[in-house]
Amino acid sequence: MITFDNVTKIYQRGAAPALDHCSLNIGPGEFVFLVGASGSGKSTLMSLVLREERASSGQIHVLGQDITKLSRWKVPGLRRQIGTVFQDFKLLANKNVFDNVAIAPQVIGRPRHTIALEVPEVLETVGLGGKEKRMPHELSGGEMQRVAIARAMVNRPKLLLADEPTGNLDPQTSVGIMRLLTRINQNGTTVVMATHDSQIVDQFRRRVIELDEGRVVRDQERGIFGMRSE
Ligand SMILES: Nc1ncnc2c1ncn2[C@@H]1O[C@H](COP(=O)(O)OP(=O)(O)OP(=O)(O)O)[C@@H](O)[C@H]1O
Repeated sequence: MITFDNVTKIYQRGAAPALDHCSLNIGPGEFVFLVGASGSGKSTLMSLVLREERASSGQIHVLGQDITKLSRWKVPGLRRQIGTVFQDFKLLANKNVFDNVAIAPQVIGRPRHTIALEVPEVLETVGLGGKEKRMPHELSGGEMQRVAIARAMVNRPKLLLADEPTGNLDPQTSVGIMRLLTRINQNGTTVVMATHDSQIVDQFRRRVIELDEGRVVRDQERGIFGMRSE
């Protein structure tokens, strides 16, 4: 699903690499927590998977394609197969819940009648049934994140990247969001989640990949957040 082979990313000449000879392999159906101090390279890794950034050296395979060689016109096709969820939700403030989710299938040209069926279905799945007409400012943080997850899910991506999805949420709401991501994963979507949330990582016990200064320093099945408490 994702393979990094000796990947280095240097943003500016002379600066320390954001990723430094990084190798990892994430298979289909896995749920992976990506942890590490601020600046360790987690967001860079995700940007490379989405081809928002290009590797300085090394090879990256995503969904069976060598994306280091992927021509520019094929990048939108790659991104359409990947759902993304961020800490700041990234909802469109002037669009209601339905329209915020409907954007994803609209972009890939799904017919309007299919969208009219699929969007309420996915909103039901994330626990927002009946809230289609609400505007983002009428939602709680947890509800906003559910809208963002619904938008990420609606095209049934094989891969979901979540960058600090619980970063702005209280612990109880975070657990609700995690249950949702777990359910999405159980339905076959590979989930990679970058997080600083030690409670969540320790509670959900999944594979943990830890980065430090751009290098993979730990890769552990059913891991915990930090090495300290081992
Ligand atoms: N667009 C950019 N231009 C230059 N340097 C960058 C850029 N993006 C990230 N960096 C640098 O690359 C390194 C890794 O940053 P990155 O954002 O990947 O870390 P992170 O682990 O996601 O951090 P955080 O947990 O704070 O989000 C840092 O030193 C950062 O300053």
